[in-house]
Amino acid sequence: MTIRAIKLFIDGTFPAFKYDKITLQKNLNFSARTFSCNFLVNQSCFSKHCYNFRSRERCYKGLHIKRWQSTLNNDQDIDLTKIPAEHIRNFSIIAHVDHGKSTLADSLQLTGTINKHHSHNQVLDKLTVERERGITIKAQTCSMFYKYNDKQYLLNLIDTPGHVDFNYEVSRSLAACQGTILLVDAAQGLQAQTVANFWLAYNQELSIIPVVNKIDLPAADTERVTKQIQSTFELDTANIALISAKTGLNVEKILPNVIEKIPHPTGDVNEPLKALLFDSWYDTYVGVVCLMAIVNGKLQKGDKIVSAYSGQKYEIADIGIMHPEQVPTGYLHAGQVGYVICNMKVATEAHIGDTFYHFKSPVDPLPGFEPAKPMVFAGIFPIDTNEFTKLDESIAKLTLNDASVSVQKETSIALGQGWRIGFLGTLHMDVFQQRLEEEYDANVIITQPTVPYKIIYRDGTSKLIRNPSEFPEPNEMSHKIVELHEPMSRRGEQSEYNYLDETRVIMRYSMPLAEIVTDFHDALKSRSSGYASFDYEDMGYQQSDIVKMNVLINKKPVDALSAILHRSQVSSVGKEWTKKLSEVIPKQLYEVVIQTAVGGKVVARETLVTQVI
Ligand SMILES: Nc1nc2c(ncn2[C@@H]2O[C@H](COP(=O)(O)OP(=O)(O)OP(=O)(O)O)[C@@H](O)[C@H]2O)c(=O)[nH]1
Repeated sequence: MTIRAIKLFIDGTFPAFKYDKITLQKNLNFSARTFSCNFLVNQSCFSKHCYNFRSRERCYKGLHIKRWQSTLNNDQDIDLTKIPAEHIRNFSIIAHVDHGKSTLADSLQLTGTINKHHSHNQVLDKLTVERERGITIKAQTCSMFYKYNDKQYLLNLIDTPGHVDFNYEVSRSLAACQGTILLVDAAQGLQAQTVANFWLAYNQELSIIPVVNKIDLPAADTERVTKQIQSTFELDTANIALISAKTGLNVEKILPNVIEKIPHPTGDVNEPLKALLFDSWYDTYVGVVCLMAIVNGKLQKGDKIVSAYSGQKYEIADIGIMHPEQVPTGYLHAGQVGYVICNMKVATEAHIGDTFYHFKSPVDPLPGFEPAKPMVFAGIFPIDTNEFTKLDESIAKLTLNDASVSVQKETSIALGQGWRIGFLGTLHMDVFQQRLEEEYDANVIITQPTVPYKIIYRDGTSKLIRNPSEFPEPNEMSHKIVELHEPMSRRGEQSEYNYLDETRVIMRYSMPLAEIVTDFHDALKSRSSGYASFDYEDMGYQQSDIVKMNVLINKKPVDALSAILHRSQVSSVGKEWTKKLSEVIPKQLYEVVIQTAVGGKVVARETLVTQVI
């Protein structure tokens, strides 16, 4: 791509900078406290790179445009064939949420492009929601060119998602790497996801480089945290990098470490093509963009490829590297990582972890693939039923970009027409709701989330139910059904205590997933004054005594309020719900009876007495 002009616009109107002569627009007078800046490259807007700056100074300094200018300038020189596999490193950063992955990724990207630590606006976190919530949801990758000992290296950094709901995506991103940086906050020390992510990387036999971040914080205790890393993971901490990703302190030590300690990819360019799809997103103009790691062989524009999972055939329309924007190269060779655009129309065709091979040259798929498995289901209904069509379109647009969401239409007697949507976890659900409300201006009611339960029938068949309305009626139970099972999370039957040091303990429990999707996280945080963190993993289904609890208003069940519960919880939850409803339902001119019941048996009752006028 030849760069003719890059412009930075502030609030969509003022050309503040120009590429050829970086000029500063003076006398700008803004009353707003935030500015939105758009980058225009060759007159087209890189909408993904609109920034909200909190201070005018940051716009003025032109830090971002300098960075993009320098990155884009290099594009003309890219010739991947000149970089042998020995000079490639594919690595990621793993950490507990908020320990600074994205900040470090940005910092490294600067090192790898202009060798200066100018700015730390998180360019790898692209979605607005991600930036607002400060979390990385989709893994993003970025290729950097870096000179070390007079040799040119291609360093592919894969930024992994940081929340427990996205563990599978983390594991597939790690499958595209040979090594990883294990980043730990110097004040917080090891947290649940530090440990969980370490094991994901360890089990994939990656080289793990521990790094202590946030050493600029007054509460930083690098000695204690280094000891924790050494004793818990048995990693060599003799020359551990102690950094501040935010200020840039010691960040320059990291890339040389990556080159020295992480092995280069070992794929064979002469073998048949084997490519791992580890991330994807939807682009309105070109359809689905996939990120792939080429394990063996080479992939070129015009090639025909096949998905090992679906058998679907595609033709490569564009291929290149993320630098950090898409830069076409026309090919990718074994060991390289980059973007691939083929004729994939919807995000659900891109299965994370899928293997691709050349048409008529099938290979064994790479291990570890699992189709996306939503584990938390909730009903979504428009508050105003006239908004159904608009909401339908908004949900369709949002799911275009998120293959892990499952959507089914649902009708509720109480709430009308809506959707039953499956998410990877509760954070995933919160983000989806936030995006619907903020990006699509939707007003929705979300029902109590539920996990998928399994019904085992007498004839040996089974069925997963994701909605309380599908729960069998009491008369069906004895004839047809033998057992009810619920999904469990966490490994191990009994709790495990393992002291990391005098102040920190790891506890492991096996518990029903349904417990986690309610207020587990909030309760854990509040009871531990914010100190405890948690992570979970699926451990399959287990038989359980579960029942459906109905809410009845004047003896009529309100379908949207039904819930599936363990029998032992029915009494307490039933009482709690009737009480809550009696507080929120306005008094009427007639008596209102609120009941919770299992089958024909009433569990709790509240009566709203007639309003006296
Ligand atoms: N003081 C200090 N703050 C830092 C440092 N590195 C990151 N932070 C701050 O820590 C917070 C979290 O940083 P992120 O980079 O978003 O963390 P993350 O691990 O990418 O989080 P997820 O995207 O949610 O996975 C932000 O407010 C950063 O500014 C550091 O070295 N020092």
